[in-house]
Amino acid sequence: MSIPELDYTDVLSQAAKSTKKKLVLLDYDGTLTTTHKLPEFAKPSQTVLDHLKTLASQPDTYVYILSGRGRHHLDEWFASTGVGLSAEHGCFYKHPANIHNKWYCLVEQVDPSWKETIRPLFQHYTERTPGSFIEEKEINLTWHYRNADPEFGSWQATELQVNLEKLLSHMALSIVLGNKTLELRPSSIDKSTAVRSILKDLQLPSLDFILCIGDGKTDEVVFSLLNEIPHAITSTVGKKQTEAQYYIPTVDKVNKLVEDLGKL
Ligand SMILES: O=P(O)(O)OC[C@H]1O[C@H](O[C@H]2O[C@H](CO)[C@@H](O)[C@H](O)[C@H]2O)[C@H](O)[C@@H](O)[C@@H]1O
Repeated sequence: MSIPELDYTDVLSQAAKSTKKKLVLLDYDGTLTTTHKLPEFAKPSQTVLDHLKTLASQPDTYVYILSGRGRHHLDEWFASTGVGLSAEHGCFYKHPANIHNKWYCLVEQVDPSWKETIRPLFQHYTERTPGSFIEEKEINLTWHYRNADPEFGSWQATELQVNLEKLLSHMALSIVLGNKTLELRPSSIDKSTAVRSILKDLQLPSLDFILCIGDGKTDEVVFSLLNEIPHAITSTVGKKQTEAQYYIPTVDKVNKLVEDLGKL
């Protein structure tokens, strides 16, 4: 089923009418920035940072970046903006700087020993797939194959997934198939876990404007959660099969909306 394009005028008018708190939840890669060959190349531009900072400094406005990236990475890039952050697909979150500059960990039992079992398998596939590499985060482990031969990379990812499924039958881990990545994270956590905590901490009844934009599979659980809230607006980036109510055609248009919301 095709979904309509997000009507900016309508979003801006709903935000302008808000008399309570406004919540803006934004994915990072593929939403505020286009895709790059390596994760560190996708650094936000000063313009993107300025727009986020301006929006986050509006009264009663709470802006969060919900990312699969590690928290140290997000801290380094977004500290100047004051926005709230969620790292590693919901494993960690922190509120905007003007509330409480402290990270919360939502993974109850972090037993890092699983990485010792999985790492050799990731290394094996890295060695036989030229251009691929492993990104090791505090909790999650990601195998990147964007820079491998496209056909061979996808084939290897499928094979790795099959081998992981056999290994994971007795482990509380889930495979996340991302944008040219295969990632392992604790099964009990996804981005909606962090959003539930944020909604609880901000007190959902005191919010009368909620906007969530994301482009990937890991954002879909957040759309499903927020679609239960009557006034929440959910949008993916680019036309695709999605739980979101709307789509925004491009990353540039997402950034323009962030800029315009900051001017209200
Ligand atoms: O939840 P997100 O903010 O969308 O983060 C998802 C993953 O983003 C990064 O990988 C993706 O972007 C890279 C840079 O453009 C690209 O090279 C890679 O192929 C993409 O999958 C990040 O490196 C991962 O840790 C995140 O999980």
